[in-house]
Amino acid sequence: MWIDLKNHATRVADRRIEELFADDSRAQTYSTTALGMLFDYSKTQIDADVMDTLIALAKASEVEARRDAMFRGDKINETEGRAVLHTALRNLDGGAIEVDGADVMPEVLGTLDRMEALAEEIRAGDITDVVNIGIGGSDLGPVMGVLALAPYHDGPRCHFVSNVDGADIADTLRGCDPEKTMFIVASKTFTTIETMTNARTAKAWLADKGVSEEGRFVALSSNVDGAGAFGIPAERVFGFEDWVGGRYSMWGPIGLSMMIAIGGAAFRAFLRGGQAMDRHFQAAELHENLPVLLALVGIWHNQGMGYASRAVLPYDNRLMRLPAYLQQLEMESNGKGVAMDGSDLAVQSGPIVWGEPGTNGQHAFYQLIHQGTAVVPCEFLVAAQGHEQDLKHHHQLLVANCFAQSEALMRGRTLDEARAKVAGKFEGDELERQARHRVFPGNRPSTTLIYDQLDPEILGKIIALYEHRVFVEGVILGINSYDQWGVELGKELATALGPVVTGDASAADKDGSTQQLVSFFLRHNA
Ligand SMILES: O=P(O)(O)OC[C@H]1O[C@H](O)[C@H](O)[C@@H](O)[C@@H]1O
Repeated sequence: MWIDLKNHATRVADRRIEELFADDSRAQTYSTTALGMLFDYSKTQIDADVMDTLIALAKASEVEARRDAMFRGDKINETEGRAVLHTALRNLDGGAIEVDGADVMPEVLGTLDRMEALAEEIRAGDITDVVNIGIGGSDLGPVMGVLALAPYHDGPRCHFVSNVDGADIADTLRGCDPEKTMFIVASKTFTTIETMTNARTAKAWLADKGVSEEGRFVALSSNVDGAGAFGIPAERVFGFEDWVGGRYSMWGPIGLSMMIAIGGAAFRAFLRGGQAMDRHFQAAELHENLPVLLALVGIWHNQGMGYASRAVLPYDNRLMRLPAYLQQLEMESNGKGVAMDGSDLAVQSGPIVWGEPGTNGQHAFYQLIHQGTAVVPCEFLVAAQGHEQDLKHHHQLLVANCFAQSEALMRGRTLDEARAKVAGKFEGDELERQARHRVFPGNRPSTTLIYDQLDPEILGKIIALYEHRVFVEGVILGINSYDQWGVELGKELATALGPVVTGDASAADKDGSTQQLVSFFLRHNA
């Protein structure tokens, strides 16, 4: 079937996307509306035959059976022998979900209640600044979510320290009052070197300012003993199980900073949005199923057409960190060259994901998207409504720009049109030369996800949509989306280099380049 997809790519190579709109019903056929959002993928080369092949691929890889196995709590993370149940964290009114014969829901809902009690206590108290110390999945979700929901933010200020670069925590703490600051140490394993280093620095900062650390630390972790050893009492530890992957964890304790920012009710609305997407994913037919469609469009562009990257372009400034969040979610999940059974992957692994909010990106890298030689499929996101009622004209301009970009990418500008643009300014060969620089090849694919307004519930739907998209893509590619062995080697080598950069061990066994870097560092590091 992969060969069929490649054959379709060859078949459509010389076709113009805009010509497909000769079919009046194209926009409706190649779009789906569900849960208050419209996903339009009609500005792509996908036609009925391509769709048939994509759906056949999904069926052949048993997406539906794998999906049901995930929701049921089967151990589909086969390399780590774990269930994959981040969906249980948003199963607000759902029934029992069993792992190894025990219902996990009482614990999940109990932890949520405890989180809410603490969040409301903090929101009502004297704390002005909350610093979440975590990295990767223990950082990117709440960072993205707190920014996204700024209009709902009525709790203390939230800061996020992730980098082991001392600049991060130093710059953050500079603006904080030690008497009114609390720290959330967010780490699933409670062993991550960056987080542990920053957490110890936070402790030292309080001690240095003469403030007791009592009541100032909360831990979010599946390693309750590790948190205890760090000095955080069990009643201030919010645990979660190994069936919640780090990059899928913002729905549970890792979302505490977000809950403190927006309050328990708004956080539950976020969970409800995620749960609504779960139900849609479980019930909708494949060709009307939003996560399935997003995955299939991605597979068409990456494994079918051979486009190596995908730009995520939110025309929603508060989704500023969504591309960074998706980089971890997608690339750590599906950036793998080995299939579940240990064989080499038969096709290209998941794409490079990157992006920035519009309209800013337009004034930066869109040049390449429009005229560069590599085709970059673009994924636009935009809200029908902004929150700034007094600034409606801003929102109208924002939306006009978003729609204009997908139109421009598809239509392009021919040489004749470019000549007409410069006629009168230049003549002869110079006119020709100048015109060529103003040609846009067009025929560049994009999709648009438009939703009502970026409120907590819609954010929940969008994030769950992307999670399930990753799952479907992983199943079709034959990947285990839930491990991340590819991050280990660098960690091991960094540990080994620790004593080398302190001058306590020799770099003699290292390659010439590493030796040279160490030597420069030691000479310049006073
Ligand atoms: O939450 P932690 O255990 O501290 O892990 C933080 C992050 O580090 C790891 O290296 C993984 O690549 C991420 O998936 C994880 O989210």
